[in-house]
Amino acid sequence: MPENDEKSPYGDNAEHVLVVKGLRRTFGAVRAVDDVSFTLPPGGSLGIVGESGSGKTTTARIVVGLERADEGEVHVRGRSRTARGRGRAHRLARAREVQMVFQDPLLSLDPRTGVEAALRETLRLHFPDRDHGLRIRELLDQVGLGTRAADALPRQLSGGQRQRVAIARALAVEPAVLVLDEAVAALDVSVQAQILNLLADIREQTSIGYLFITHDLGVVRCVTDDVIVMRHGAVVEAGPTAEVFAGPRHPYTRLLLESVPRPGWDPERIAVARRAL
Ligand SMILES: Nc1ncnc2c1ncn2[C@@H]1O[C@H](COP(=O)(O)OP(=O)(O)OP(=O)(O)O)[C@@H](O)[C@H]1O
Repeated sequence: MPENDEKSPYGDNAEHVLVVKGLRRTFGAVRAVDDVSFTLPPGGSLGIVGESGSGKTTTARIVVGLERADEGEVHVRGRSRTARGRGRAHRLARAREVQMVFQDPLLSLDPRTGVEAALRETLRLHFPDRDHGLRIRELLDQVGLGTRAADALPRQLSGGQRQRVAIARALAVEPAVLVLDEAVAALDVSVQAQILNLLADIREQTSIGYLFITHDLGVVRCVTDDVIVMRHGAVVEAGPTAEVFAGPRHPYTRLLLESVPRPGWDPERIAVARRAL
């Protein structure tokens, strides 16, 4: 473990894989993230919902380490991620803790690198001494990609297959937390369902915690245990997904739920209903 990491106030055997406390981030006059706190147990799944600009992505980027917080703490497996890293080993160790899957895997996958080669590259970087052949087969199997896909370049794969590759690459480093930022938003509904089922299977097999960033309440209902609702950077409601959906307490949550057409939200209806808030 990196020696310059502070000990977490939550202890070594932290009950949660992820603890986020009091995050704040402003961009000029915009309070993108305003005192956001939440926890994620091992194998748990937390949805962060809110309309565009509510601060979901900035929160996720802070958790991953792509964005810095002005204030607040992020702890993974009981260790602080707030301390700035010294050196390559520290950066790699931090990267292994939290992995992110984006909406468009074409942007995160190297267009010139085949599936197997991409996985091998990641494994070599993080686990130089291991047998990569065996692990690559395991990973392809885990995400339901056949050996035929192993040599394919990203553009030769379907959107769903590409997302499977992105998930396999994230799993390769054995993260504690997987952040999925609108990870199924660009897929057809039937392919969305396949990927969500795959993620549910992986969650059953591992203790990875999921952080689902999405504007799609249908996705949240399907794949999360808990949900937080964000508005203007702040958390307006939080709780078990089933309870929040069955009996939303905050008017904004009620509004969002009432505005749900299938399968996502209708921004126009939200805008009309917001004016009534
Ligand atoms: N790098 C940045 N510079 C300036 N403003 C930013 C930056 N990143 C985010 N913001 C602003 O912070 C607020 C929150 O943005 P954020 O992307 O986190 O929201 P979001 O809920 O993820 O929205 P979306 O669903 O559209 O991605 C917005 O007002 C956005 O314009």
